[in-house]
Amino acid sequence: MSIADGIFIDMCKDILENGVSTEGEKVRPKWEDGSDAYTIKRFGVVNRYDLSKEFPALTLRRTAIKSCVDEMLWIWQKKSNNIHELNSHIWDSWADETGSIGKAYGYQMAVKHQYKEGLMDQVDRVIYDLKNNPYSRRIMTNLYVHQDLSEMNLYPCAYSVTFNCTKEKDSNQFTLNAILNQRSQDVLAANNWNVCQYAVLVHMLAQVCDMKVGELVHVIADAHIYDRHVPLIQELIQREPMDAPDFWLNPDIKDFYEFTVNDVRLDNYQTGPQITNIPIAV
Ligand SMILES: Nc1nc(=O)c2c([nH]1)NC[C@@H]1CN(c3ccc(C(=O)N[C@@H](CCC(=O)O)C(=O)O)cc3)CN21
Ligand SMILES: O=c1ccn([C@H]2C[C@H](O)[C@@H](COP(=O)(O)O)O2)c(=O)[nH]1
Repeated sequence: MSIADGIFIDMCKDILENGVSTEGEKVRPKWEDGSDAYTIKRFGVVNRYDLSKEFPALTLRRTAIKSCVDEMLWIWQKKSNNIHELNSHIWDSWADETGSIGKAYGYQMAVKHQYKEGLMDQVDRVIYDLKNNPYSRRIMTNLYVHQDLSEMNLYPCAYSVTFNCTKEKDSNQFTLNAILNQRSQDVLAANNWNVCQYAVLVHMLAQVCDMKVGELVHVIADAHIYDRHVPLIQELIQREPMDAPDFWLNPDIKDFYEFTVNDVRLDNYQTGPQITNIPIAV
């Protein structure tokens, strides 16, 4: 059984058993029919994934690895905020008539900042430090830019990553670890989606910086199950988990900007049946 399935099942049980409902309160998101989208929420969920042990894809149902990597590269590599450069339709509801989601996600990654070492964007700053200063405790990105929030169509949810390198005893290679900070998480639609995205990112950065992969720690401030997702989650966590898939990343790629979705694959990825047409609160 995959470890990621166990973590997911425990988190869902914890939210359902110990979480609190927002029913009847003032909430922002709405369902397609205009009614309020309430949640059962749990504050302060922390999940740890040891990427050296397995790739943390859920087997209870299939995570669309190509689409989620495509979105991660859209933000981290293309540094785009336009849905016309995204191959899925997951952001359509938040885009304007030009396809822009405003000054969110990729827009912030493309902004160049003046550092002592030169003019760089946040992604290049991370790669620079991993290669030149791996013991730095200052390697992090931040998309939650208050001065631009009024021009974002949705505030960033997975808003910050802190990278930290360790060296195991008797090893001459660094291990790359990361903490993903998330302020808000739609557990059914996007929990494993976000986990797989950042697991792939850690694998990619480790490969181009000649490091091993270590832990991904996912810190979630508000982990919630939407009211219309509760029966779907209840059924999902009754399923029998399977073994984790094998993760393949094209070993020939040594430049982060050369990765494409075709350089990532999950082999032997067995899963339970897909839950189709999950309603998304907007
Ligand atoms: N309520 C809500 N939940 C989210 O997860 C979410 C938002 N809003 N707003 C912005 C983005 C868009 N995200 C989304 C939106 C839809 C899916 C979704 O429909 N997922 C399907 C598969 C999609 C595919 O195969 O391409 C799924 O089965 O999980 C996932 C993430 C994550 N974010
Ligand atoms: O990567 C993502 C992006 C969005 N979400 C979810 C979390 C919430 O359910 C909504 C955003 O609503 P807010 O009211 O702004 O919190 O989108 C996610 O889980 N992962």
